[in-house]
Amino acid sequence: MIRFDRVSKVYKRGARPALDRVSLEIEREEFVFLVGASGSGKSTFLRLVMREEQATSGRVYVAGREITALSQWKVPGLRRRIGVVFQDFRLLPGKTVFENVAFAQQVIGRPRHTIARDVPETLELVKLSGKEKRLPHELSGGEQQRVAIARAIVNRPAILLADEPTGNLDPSTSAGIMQLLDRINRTGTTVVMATHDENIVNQMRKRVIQLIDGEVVRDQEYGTYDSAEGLDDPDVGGRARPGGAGRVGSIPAGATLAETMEHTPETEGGAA
Ligand SMILES: Nc1ncnc2c1ncn2[C@@H]1O[C@H](COP(=O)(O)OP(=O)(O)OP(=O)(O)O)[C@@H](O)[C@H]1O
Repeated sequence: MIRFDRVSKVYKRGARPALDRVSLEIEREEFVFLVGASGSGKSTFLRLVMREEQATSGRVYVAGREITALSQWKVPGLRRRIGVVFQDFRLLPGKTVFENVAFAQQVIGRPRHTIARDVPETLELVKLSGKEKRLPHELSGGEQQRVAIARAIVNRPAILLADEPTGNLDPSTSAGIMQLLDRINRTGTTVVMATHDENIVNQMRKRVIQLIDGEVVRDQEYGTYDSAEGLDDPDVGGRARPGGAGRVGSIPAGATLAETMEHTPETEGGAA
């Protein structure tokens, strides 16, 4: 679904590459965490997938197409296959919940009857039914992120990219968002999430790709992440995929999110 073939990105001539000869493949329907410290290249990776930035060298393939060579007029077609969620939600403040989600369909010319069907269905999926008429400032942070997720998936993209989607949320609200992303992944959407939140990564037990200074230093199935780990750690630098680590704490490898987050409330209270 996504393939990087020796991809480098240099923003300014002479500067250290933001991504340095990255080669990897993400299969259809995978859920992948992209982890690493601030500045390690996570957002750059996501921007290259969206063709918001172009690679300096190497090739990027998305949904079977080499997008490094894609003409500019074909970029909107690529973007329709990709939903994106950000840390700061990026909702339109003057539009209601319904209108924010509907807008994603209007801009690509979906007919009114399709919008009338898809928006309520998607709001139901993200558990926001009944809040259609609220404005973003009348919602909690977790609810605003749910609207942003609804907007990202309403056109049924093949890929969902999430850049620190829980960065502004407390742990229990974050757990609800992770449950939602997991559910979306299980319906067949490939999910790539950039984060430096090791608790979330370690609870989810998904594939983990770790970047340090633009280089992939670890790619591990059912992986874990220790943000304090440095390059001197003998474990870093290994290519543990496939296979992967066994356990973290008391969570068994392969436990479902429902098992690991059994007591997490689905939605948090506190909406204005
Ligand atoms: N538009 C830009 N122009 C110049 N340099 C950039 C630009 N965007 C990113 N960089 C640089 O590229 C490197 C990687 O940045 P990137 O934003 O991809 O990292 P990140 O892992 O997403 O970090 P964060 O977690 O802070 O968002 C950094 O050194 C950053 O300063």
